[in-house]
Amino acid sequence: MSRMDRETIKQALKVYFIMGSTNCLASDPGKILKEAINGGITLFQFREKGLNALAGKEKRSLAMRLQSICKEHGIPFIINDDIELAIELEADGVHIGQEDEPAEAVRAKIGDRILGVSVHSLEEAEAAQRAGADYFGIGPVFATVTKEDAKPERGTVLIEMLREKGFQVPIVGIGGIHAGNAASVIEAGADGVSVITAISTAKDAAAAAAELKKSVGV
Ligand SMILES: Cc1ncc(COP(=O)(O)OP(=O)(O)O)c(N)n1
Ligand SMILES: Cc1nc(C(=O)O)sc1CCOP(=O)(O)O
Ligand SMILES: [Mg+2]
Repeated sequence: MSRMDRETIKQALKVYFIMGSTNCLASDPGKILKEAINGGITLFQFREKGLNALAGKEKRSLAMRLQSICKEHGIPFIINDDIELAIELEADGVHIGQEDEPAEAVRAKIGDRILGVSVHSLEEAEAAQRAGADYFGIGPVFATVTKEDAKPERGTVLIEMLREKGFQVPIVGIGGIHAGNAASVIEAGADGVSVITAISTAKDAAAAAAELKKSVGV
């Protein structure tokens, strides 16, 4: 596997769906993922986190099921936080934050797989770029209740600042994003939007994904 080029990553970030079993209310994660793919998502992150999150064999088994759905439809499969699982399953990439394993160490472990890093400041963006991040996740752009330890809503200031300073690293906005506000995140300079609730709890996940796609101009 060779390192994915920036333009391919930018295209993949357009409608980036994140989900774990705890985001699915009473519905089956596999069913939601299939619907989201039918609606046009471009990238998927398995994020098994929060109260009642699966662990061990159950987590691995759900990851494998969702990865197989992604493979069938040509959607890259990213794993949140769990680098060992990502390597074991030969996932397409990992996403880490500032409280996770350092980005340099993760890059050394995963080789050419996609590395996404959450950044909240210019300094964090510079460090993540040096460590070889393939994209930055920046949020929360809007208020969110999905991530228990989310920072306060930040708007699009950092996205704008990084673009003004000439950063070319692909950027995805995250936090409280839906079809009604996604365009403002792209206008600020992001390449795509990342969502959990807007798709995972929608009555019609396919329609929600399709609306997001329209909002980001795909
Ligand atoms: C695309 C994307 N952006 C940001 C995050 C958040 O990562 P992190 O800060 O490590 O928080 P957790 O998701 O691990 O709770 C993300 N997962 N994806
Ligand atoms: C996983 C995550 N990371 C965030 C960050 O700010 O880094 S906000 C967030 C939750 C996004 O969920 P929703 O689309 O339901 O708001
Ligand atoms: Mg993390």
